[in-house]
Amino acid sequence: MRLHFTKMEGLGNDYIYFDGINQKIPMDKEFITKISDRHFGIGSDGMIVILASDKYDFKMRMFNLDGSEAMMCGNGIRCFAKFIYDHKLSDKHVLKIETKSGLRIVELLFEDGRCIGAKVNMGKPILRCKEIPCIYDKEKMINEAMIVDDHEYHLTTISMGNPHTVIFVDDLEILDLAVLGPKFEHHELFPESVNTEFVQVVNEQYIKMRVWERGSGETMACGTGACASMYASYLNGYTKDKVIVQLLGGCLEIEYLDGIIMMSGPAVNVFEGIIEI
Ligand SMILES: N[C@@H](CCC[C@H](N)C(=O)O)C(=O)O
Repeated sequence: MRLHFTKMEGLGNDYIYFDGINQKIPMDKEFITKISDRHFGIGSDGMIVILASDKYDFKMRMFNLDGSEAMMCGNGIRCFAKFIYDHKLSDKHVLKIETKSGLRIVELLFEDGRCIGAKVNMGKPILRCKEIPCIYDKEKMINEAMIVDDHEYHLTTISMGNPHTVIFVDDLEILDLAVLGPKFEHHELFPESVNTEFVQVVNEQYIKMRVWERGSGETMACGTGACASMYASYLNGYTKDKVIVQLLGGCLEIEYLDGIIMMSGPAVNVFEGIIEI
Protein backbone atom coordinates (compact mmCIF):
# COMPACT_ATOMS: atom_id res chain seq x y z
CA MET A 1 0.00 0.00 0.00
CA ARG A 2 1.25 3.50 -0.90
CA LEU A 3 0.38 6.44 1.34
CA HIS A 4 0.81 10.14 0.51
CA PHE A 5 2.20 12.23 3.35
CA THR A 6 3.41 15.77 4.01
CA LYS A 7 6.15 16.45 6.51
CA MET A 8 5.44 19.81 8.20
CA GLU A 9 6.91 21.78 11.06
CA GLY A 10 5.86 24.50 13.47
CA LEU A 11 9.04 25.98 14.98
CA GLY A 12 10.89 22.75 14.32
CA ASN A 13 8.24 20.63 16.09
CA ASP A 14 7.77 18.32 13.12
CA TYR A 15 5.07 15.78 12.36
CA ILE A 16 4.08 13.58 9.44
CA TYR A 17 0.64 14.63 8.19
CA PHE A 18 -1.70 12.22 6.42
CA ASP A 19 -4.99 12.94 4.69
CA GLY A 20 -7.06 10.27 6.42
CA ILE A 21 -10.22 11.27 4.56
CA ASN A 22 -9.06 10.04 1.15
CA GLN A 23 -6.79 7.22 2.32
CA LYS A 24 -6.89 4.73 5.17
CA ILE A 25 -4.11 5.42 7.66
CA PRO A 26 -2.82 2.84 10.15
CA MET A 27 -2.72 4.38 13.64
CA ASP A 28 -0.93 1.67 15.56
CA LYS A 29 2.22 2.09 17.61
CA GLU A 30 4.36 0.00 15.27
CA PHE A 31 3.52 2.12 12.21
CA ILE A 32 3.92 5.46 14.02
CA THR A 33 7.26 4.64 15.63
CA LYS A 34 8.57 3.26 12.33
CA ILE A 35 7.70 6.28 10.15
CA SER A 36 8.80 8.75 12.87
CA ASP A 37 12.25 7.19 13.23
CA ARG A 38 14.87 9.69 12.04
CA HIS A 39 17.18 6.98 10.64
CA PHE A 40 14.88 4.24 9.38
CA GLY A 41 11.72 6.27 8.72
CA ILE A 42 10.60 9.68 7.43
CA GLY A 43 11.68 11.30 10.70
CA SER A 44 9.46 13.36 13.00
CA ASP A 45 8.23 14.02 16.53
CA GLY A 46 5.12 11.98 15.67
CA MET A 47 2.13 11.70 13.34
CA ILE A 48 -1.03 13.73 12.71
CA VAL A 49 -4.06 12.53 10.75
CA ILE A 50 -6.71 14.72 9.07
CA LEU A 51 -10.16 13.16 9.42
CA ALA A 52 -13.79 14.09 8.75
CA SER A 53 -15.79 15.26 11.75
CA ASP A 54 -19.53 14.85 12.34
CA LYS A 55 -19.52 17.93 14.60
CA TYR A 56 -17.10 20.46 13.12
CA ASP A 57 -15.13 21.11 9.90
CA PHE A 58 -12.43 18.47 10.49
CA LYS A 59 -11.10 16.17 13.18
CA MET A 60 -7.44 15.94 14.24
CA ARG A 61 -5.79 12.86 15.71
CA MET A 62 -2.28 13.31 16.99
CA PHE A 63 0.34 10.77 18.06
CA ASN A 64 3.68 11.20 19.80
CA LEU A 65 6.94 9.63 18.64
CA ASP A 66 6.36 6.59 20.91
CA GLY A 67 2.93 5.97 19.34
CA SER A 68 0.91 7.30 22.30
CA GLU A 69 -2.09 9.44 21.34
CA ALA A 70 -2.31 12.99 22.71
CA MET A 71 -5.35 15.17 23.31
CA MET A 72 -4.00 18.33 21.71
CA CYS A 73 -1.02 19.73 19.84
CA GLY A 74 -0.51 23.47 19.47
CA ASN A 75 2.16 23.44 16.77
CA GLY A 76 0.40 20.57 15.06
CA ILE A 77 -2.98 22.26 14.80
CA ARG A 78 -1.52 25.26 12.94
CA CYS A 79 0.09 22.93 10.37
CA PHE A 80 -3.11 20.84 10.29
CA ALA A 81 -5.10 23.92 9.21
CA LYS A 82 -2.48 24.88 6.60
CA PHE A 83 -2.56 21.31 5.23
CA ILE A 84 -6.35 21.56 4.79
CA TYR A 85 -6.06 24.87 2.95
CA ASP A 86 -3.06 23.93 0.79
CA HIS A 87 -4.59 20.58 -0.20
CA LYS A 88 -7.91 22.30 -1.01
CA LEU A 89 -9.89 20.17 1.45
CA SER A 90 -11.62 23.47 2.34
CA ASP A 91 -11.26 27.10 1.29
CA LYS A 92 -12.33 28.45 4.70
CA HIS A 93 -9.93 30.83 6.41
CA VAL A 94 -11.38 30.02 9.84
CA LEU A 95 -11.70 26.36 10.69
CA LYS A 96 -13.48 24.55 13.51
CA ILE A 97 -11.37 21.55 14.44
CA GLU A 98 -12.41 18.67 16.64
CA THR A 99 -9.61 17.44 18.89
CA LYS A 100 -9.60 14.89 21.71
CA SER A 101 -9.81 17.85 24.09
CA GLY A 102 -12.73 19.50 22.31
CA LEU A 103 -13.22 22.26 19.74
CA ARG A 104 -10.36 24.52 18.68
CA ILE A 105 -10.93 27.45 16.30
CA VAL A 106 -8.07 28.23 13.95
CA GLU A 107 -7.70 31.36 11.85
CA LEU A 108 -5.24 31.05 8.98
CA LEU A 109 -2.60 33.77 8.52
CA PHE A 110 -1.53 34.82 5.00
CA GLU A 111 1.36 36.63 3.38
CA ASP A 112 1.34 37.41 -0.35
CA GLY A 113 -1.61 35.04 -0.78
CA ARG A 114 0.24 32.12 0.87
CA CYS A 115 -0.81 30.55 4.16
CA ILE A 116 2.16 31.05 6.52
CA GLY A 117 0.70 30.17 9.88
CA ALA A 118 -2.30 30.47 12.13
CA LYS A 119 -3.83 32.06 15.19
CA VAL A 120 -5.53 29.53 17.43
CA ASN A 121 -8.07 29.84 20.20
CA MET A 122 -6.45 27.36 22.58
CA GLY A 123 -9.33 27.45 25.08
CA LYS A 124 -9.28 27.88 28.84
CA PRO A 125 -6.28 26.79 30.87
CA ILE A 126 -7.34 24.27 33.54
CA LEU A 127 -5.82 24.44 37.02
CA ARG A 128 -7.85 21.90 38.97
CA CYS A 129 -5.47 19.03 39.73
CA LYS A 130 -8.21 16.41 39.37
CA GLU A 131 -8.90 17.51 35.81
CA ILE A 132 -5.25 17.68 34.70
CA PRO A 133 -4.74 14.93 36.16
CA CYS A 134 -2.24 15.51 38.96
CA ILE A 135 -2.31 13.66 42.27
CA TYR A 136 -1.75 16.41 44.79
CA ASP A 137 -3.41 17.17 48.11
CA LYS A 138 -4.43 20.73 47.22
CA GLU A 139 -7.01 21.76 44.62
CA LYS A 140 -4.38 23.52 42.47
CA MET A 141 -0.64 23.30 42.14
CA ILE A 142 0.72 26.81 41.68
CA ASN A 143 4.39 27.34 42.47
CA GLU A 144 4.50 24.34 44.83
CA ALA A 145 7.88 23.11 46.04
CA MET A 146 8.70 19.50 45.16
CA ILE A 147 11.79 17.46 45.70
CA VAL A 148 12.70 15.56 42.56
CA ASP A 149 15.96 13.66 42.52
CA ASP A 150 17.26 15.49 45.64
CA HIS A 151 16.61 18.94 44.13
CA GLU A 152 13.85 21.38 44.99
CA TYR A 153 11.74 22.57 42.05
CA HIS A 154 8.66 24.81 42.09
CA LEU A 155 5.89 23.39 39.96
CA THR A 156 2.88 25.12 38.41
CA THR A 157 0.68 22.49 36.81
CA ILE A 158 -1.83 23.32 34.08
CA SER A 159 -3.86 21.49 31.46
CA MET A 160 -4.14 23.01 27.99
CA GLY A 161 -6.21 20.00 26.96
CA ASN A 162 -3.07 17.99 27.74
CA PRO A 163 -1.07 18.04 31.00
CA HIS A 164 1.86 20.40 31.61
CA THR A 165 4.02 21.26 34.57
CA VAL A 166 6.01 24.50 34.40
CA ILE A 167 9.25 25.07 36.32
CA PHE A 168 11.01 28.46 36.48
CA VAL A 169 14.79 28.38 36.28
CA ASP A 170 17.57 30.99 36.19
CA ASP A 171 19.43 29.51 33.24
CA LEU A 172 17.93 27.23 30.60
CA GLU A 173 21.17 26.45 28.84
CA ILE A 174 22.78 24.50 31.66
CA LEU A 175 19.88 22.03 31.99
CA ASP A 176 20.47 18.42 31.02
CA LEU A 177 16.94 17.74 29.83
CA ALA A 178 17.65 14.16 28.75
CA VAL A 179 18.32 13.38 32.43
CA LEU A 180 15.85 15.75 34.07
CA GLY A 181 12.87 15.42 31.69
CA PRO A 182 12.08 11.73 32.31
CA LYS A 183 12.09 12.32 36.11
CA PHE A 184 9.00 14.50 35.70
CA GLU A 185 7.51 12.57 32.78
CA HIS A 186 7.30 9.42 34.91
CA HIS A 187 6.71 11.06 38.31
CA GLU A 188 3.96 9.55 40.45
CA LEU A 189 2.27 12.99 40.70
CA PHE A 190 1.15 12.56 37.09
CA PRO A 191 -0.87 9.38 36.49
CA GLU A 192 -1.12 10.12 32.75
CA SER A 193 2.44 11.42 32.59
CA VAL A 194 3.18 15.08 31.85
CA ASN A 195 4.87 17.52 29.47
CA THR A 196 7.48 19.55 31.38
CA GLU A 197 8.41 23.12 30.52
CA PHE A 198 11.49 24.83 31.92
CA VAL A 199 11.08 28.59 31.73
CA GLN A 200 13.46 31.49 32.08
CA VAL A 201 11.71 34.85 32.46
CA VAL A 202 13.58 37.56 30.56
CA ASN A 203 11.13 40.42 31.15
CA GLU A 204 7.39 41.04 31.56
CA GLN A 205 6.72 40.37 27.89
CA TYR A 206 9.35 37.84 26.97
CA ILE A 207 10.16 34.36 28.25
CA LYS A 208 12.38 31.54 27.04
CA MET A 209 11.35 27.91 27.27
CA ARG A 210 12.66 24.39 26.75
CA VAL A 211 10.37 21.41 26.83
CA TRP A 212 10.50 17.72 27.58
CA GLU A 213 7.41 16.28 25.93
CA ARG A 214 5.79 13.11 27.17
CA GLY A 215 6.05 10.49 24.48
CA SER A 216 8.57 12.44 22.35
CA GLY A 217 11.40 13.73 24.59
CA GLU A 218 13.00 17.13 24.05
CA THR A 219 11.46 18.85 21.02
CA MET A 220 12.31 22.17 19.37
CA ALA A 221 8.98 23.64 20.49
CA CYS A 222 5.63 22.83 22.06
CA GLY A 223 2.59 25.03 21.38
CA THR A 224 0.44 23.82 24.27
CA GLY A 225 3.57 24.03 26.45
CA ALA A 226 4.18 27.64 25.42
CA CYS A 227 0.56 28.47 26.38
CA ALA A 228 0.95 26.74 29.77
CA SER A 229 4.26 28.58 30.31
CA MET A 230 2.73 31.94 29.46
CA TYR A 231 -0.18 31.33 31.85
CA ALA A 232 2.10 30.06 34.63
CA SER A 233 4.30 33.16 34.23
CA TYR A 234 1.23 35.40 34.39
CA LEU A 235 -0.27 33.57 37.40
CA ASN A 236 2.99 33.80 39.32
CA GLY A 237 3.19 37.54 38.59
CA TYR A 238 6.29 37.37 36.38
CA THR A 239 4.72 38.64 33.15
CA LYS A 240 1.81 40.57 31.68
CA ASP A 241 -1.03 38.89 29.78
CA LYS A 242 0.72 38.98 26.40
CA VAL A 243 4.16 37.47 25.88
CA ILE A 244 6.58 36.27 23.27
CA VAL A 245 7.73 32.76 24.09
CA GLN A 246 11.09 31.90 22.63
CA LEU A 247 11.64 28.20 22.04
CA LEU A 248 14.59 26.37 20.51
CA GLY A 249 12.87 26.51 17.09
CA GLY A 250 11.66 30.14 17.19
CA CYS A 251 8.99 32.33 18.76
CA LEU A 252 5.26 32.14 19.48
CA GLU A 253 3.03 35.01 20.50
CA ILE A 254 0.71 34.02 23.35
CA GLU A 255 -2.04 36.12 24.85
CA TYR A 256 -4.43 35.53 27.75
CA LEU A 257 -7.64 37.31 26.84
CA ASP A 258 -11.01 37.04 28.63
CA GLY A 259 -10.10 33.71 30.21
CA ILE A 260 -8.94 32.22 26.90
CA ILE A 261 -5.43 31.63 25.56
CA MET A 262 -4.69 32.72 21.99
CA MET A 263 -1.57 31.43 20.22
CA SER A 264 -0.10 32.76 16.94
CA GLY A 265 2.76 31.21 15.05
CA PRO A 266 4.08 29.77 11.80
CA ALA A 267 3.23 26.59 9.90
CA VAL A 268 5.67 25.31 7.26
CA ASN A 269 5.74 22.53 4.64
CA VAL A 270 9.03 20.64 4.61
CA PHE A 271 8.42 18.05 1.90
CA GLU A 272 5.81 15.71 0.48
CA GLY A 273 6.22 12.10 -0.43
CA ILE A 274 4.82 8.62 -0.79
CA ILE A 275 5.63 5.87 1.63
CA GLU A 276 5.19 2.23 0.74
CA ILE A 277 4.01 0.06 3.64
N1 LIG B 1 4.15 19.34 20.58
C1 LIG B 1 2.82 19.51 20.96
C2 LIG B 1 2.26 18.66 22.04
C3 LIG B 1 2.23 17.19 21.64
C4 LIG B 1 1.52 16.27 22.62
C5 LIG B 1 2.23 16.09 23.93
N2 LIG B 1 3.52 15.47 23.80
C6 LIG B 1 1.35 15.24 24.85
O1 LIG B 1 1.51 14.01 24.91
O2 LIG B 1 0.47 15.82 25.51
C7 LIG B 1 2.35 20.95 20.97
O3 LIG B 1 2.86 21.72 20.14
O4 LIG B 1 1.45 21.31 21.73
